[in-house]
Amino acid sequence: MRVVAKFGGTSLGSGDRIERAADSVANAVAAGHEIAVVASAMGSTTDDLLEDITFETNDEDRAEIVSMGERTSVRMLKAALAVRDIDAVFLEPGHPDWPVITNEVGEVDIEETRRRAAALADRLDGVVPIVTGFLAEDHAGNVTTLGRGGSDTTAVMLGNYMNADEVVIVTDVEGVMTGDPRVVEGARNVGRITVDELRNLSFRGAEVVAPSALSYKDENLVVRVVHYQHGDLLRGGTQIEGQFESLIDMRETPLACLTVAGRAIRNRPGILSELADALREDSINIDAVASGMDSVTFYVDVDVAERAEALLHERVVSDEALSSVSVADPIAVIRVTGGELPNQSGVIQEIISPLAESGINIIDLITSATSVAVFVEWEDRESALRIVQQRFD
Ligand SMILES: Nc1ncnc2c1ncn2[C@@H]1O[C@H](COP(=O)(O)OP(=O)(O)O)[C@@H](O)[C@H]1O
Ligand SMILES: N[C@@H](CC(=O)OP(=O)(O)O)C(=O)O
Repeated sequence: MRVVAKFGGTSLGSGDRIERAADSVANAVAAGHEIAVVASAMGSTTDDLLEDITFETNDEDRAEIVSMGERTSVRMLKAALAVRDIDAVFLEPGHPDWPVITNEVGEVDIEETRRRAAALADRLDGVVPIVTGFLAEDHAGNVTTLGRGGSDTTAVMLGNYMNADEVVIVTDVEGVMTGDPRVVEGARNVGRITVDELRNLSFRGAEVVAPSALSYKDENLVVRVVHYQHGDLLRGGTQIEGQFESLIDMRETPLACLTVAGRAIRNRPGILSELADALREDSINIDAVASGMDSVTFYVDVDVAERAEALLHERVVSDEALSSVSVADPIAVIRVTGGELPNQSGVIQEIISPLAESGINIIDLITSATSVAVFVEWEDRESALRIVQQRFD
């Protein structure tokens, strides 16, 4: 069997755990399986590195710094496998055989990654590649990342493109549990779960598998979550079933909508950036922006709404062309991305018509090349989510 085994930060959190990880890989190799390993940064290394970047950096430097977590892990695992007589090589961005490539907009270059992953699969005979999870390389050879939790994505993506039989996500829980065992008492392994169910859980905070990873799962690829203590990569845990079709993401926490009205908005260059700049001064993240003829609307986290309102108000009173700022909350946003979304004519209509038929008021609709974001009242979020999900079932 061909297996991609991903060791999460928790399963590589100490020397002992690295030894266990190496033992489990060595056992699987001894049993005659072809194994490729994906390694995360040890323990909380990524968080620690990010926390220590207290100074201004550009994206390239940031990615280089943060990459050191995974780069260390693959060296650790390679050394631990070498003493077990396993022929292993580590792959990191910059290596000639490196597989994961991102494009100009930071997304996975599927065609190139698929090609490189297939080449990697062809070299599996007798050698265990240990790939840095989470990291990628752009066309110019710079290090990029796949976003937090990105090692799961590396693993499921490579599993798919390397034509593996199984992807095993090794972590510090028995599998996908009935609740977060760090929070609830008596959580137990669900045994089997569909991609769609898990997608909902992972969007709402179950970190056990990163939601972006699930988009790479196809019907034939077995994905399993197992505890690092088992020692046996190929049994137990939770099996994730089914196939990813499209990605529907509901933001976990409510948004506030701040609308600035003013005659100048339609014809004064730079007004949007002036207003956004006011929010940036206080590091307020803008989740989305919608602009009209006489108004512009910013969506920000509800927790920072008061601060945002005060900052925008300062601009309103100092600028004659702006008349007023108003706030509405709480607001939910449902985003549909991925799949064949951009290629389907009429898809927006198909998303919003059933919402209107159910009496759900759409506060805003923001579309981009690859996504549709529907903003609704917070209390309508569950029914709106169900309705949007039905479209993609
Ligand atoms: N429903 C759930 N089932 C299992 N684990 C969960 C669930 N919800 C949240 N978790 C948390 O996910 C954690 C595993 O994810 P993470 O810390 O990212 O692991 P890793 O470092 O192995 O990637 C568990 O320790 C657990 O606290
Ligand atoms: N180390 C990266 C990638 C990752 O997936 O980590 P983990 O497997 O520990 O969730 C992060 O912390 O985001």
